[in-house]
Amino acid sequence: MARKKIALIGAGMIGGTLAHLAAQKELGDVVLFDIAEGIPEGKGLDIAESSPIDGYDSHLKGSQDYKDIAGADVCIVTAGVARKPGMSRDDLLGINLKVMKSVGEGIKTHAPNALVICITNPLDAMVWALQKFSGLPANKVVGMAGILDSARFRYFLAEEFNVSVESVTAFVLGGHGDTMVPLVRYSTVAGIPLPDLIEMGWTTQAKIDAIVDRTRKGGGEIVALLKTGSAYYAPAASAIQMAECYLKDKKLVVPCAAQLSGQYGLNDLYVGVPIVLGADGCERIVEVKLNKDEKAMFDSSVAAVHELMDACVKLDPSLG
Ligand SMILES: NC(=O)c1ccc[n+]([C@@H]2O[C@H](COP(=O)([O-])OP(=O)(O)OC[C@H]3O[C@@H](n4cnc5c(N)ncnc54)[C@H](O)[C@@H]3O)[C@@H](O)[C@H]2O)c1
Ligand SMILES: O=C(O)C[C@H](O)C(=O)O
Repeated sequence: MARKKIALIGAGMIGGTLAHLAAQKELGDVVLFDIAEGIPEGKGLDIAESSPIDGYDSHLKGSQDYKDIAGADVCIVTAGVARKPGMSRDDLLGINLKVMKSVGEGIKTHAPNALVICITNPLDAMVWALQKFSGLPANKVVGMAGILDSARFRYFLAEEFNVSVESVTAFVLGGHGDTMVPLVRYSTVAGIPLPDLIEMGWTTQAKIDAIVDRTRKGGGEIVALLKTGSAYYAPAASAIQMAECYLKDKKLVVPCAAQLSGQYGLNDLYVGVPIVLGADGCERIVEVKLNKDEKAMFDSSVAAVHELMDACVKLDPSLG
């Protein structure tokens, strides 16, 4: 069986990390596409030169020509700009919307059968625009954010309880901004929900509230530390989990930005919800039962996403 093909649109900090992980895991051959000359070629060659040491077979190619992504099974999009300290993700909208237009056209022409995983921020509005610009079916265009936000939540909880990260499950829903909704009731240690762990004296409500707040601001915490850009190791690991899940038809239930068509009473919008991710892409959207407070938080997160979509339509009326 021929190897699968993974196209990485954007070969910056996340793109390079994605290429390394995809090659190491032998998910397939990798094409790094970027408008910056030399960067995708250099990163591809550097990673390929590590393959004899680590023992993996994957062909890596750098390119400035969309023809090289032809027939890709998966396209992971990080093209655009990242924020720096003092900026919000929303400040990236103007520049990155134009980038999504050219990327959407490139994918539509050369890789129309791929699963497209968008990472570029502001995530929910960018994946929504990318789906429209590419014209690919909505089940084949998904956004990565919820796995990352949930991983941050899980990591902070594992630290608090001094248990393995593998024993902690957590779900973060909503838009990928400060209004995201870490679901405390649905987050567990070995199946025991956090409210029960508070009752058992393992932690306090105040500590969980602080962890929820830190999770919401997790991206900004890394930006403030790095100063030159934003997180890339955990974002890349999250997108690789999605790509692997699709290629192996694993049907993991993971939070991703997916297009809603009636679920949660919403239509024609992308927002973070649990989905079943398998060989058909987004195979099912899971409608979690939310209580009054959770619903209010979800609604305010959705309102923030709608505002960004309106801003996109103002900039590019073809999206209206
Ligand atoms: N969804 C998430 O959870 C999440 C997490 C981290 C970062 N991000 C976002 O991902 C994006 C990429 O982050 P990064 O750290 O890799 O940034 P980066 O600046 O290191 O890389 C971006 C790359 O995109 C390239 N690029 C710009 N315009 C392009 C175009 N038209 N076509 C092809 N390539 C183009 C640049 O040359 C650059 O190499 C940012 O928007 C960032 O905010 C999202
Ligand atoms: O915070 C950012 O700007 C990047 C990304 O969205 C993140 O959450 O790490």
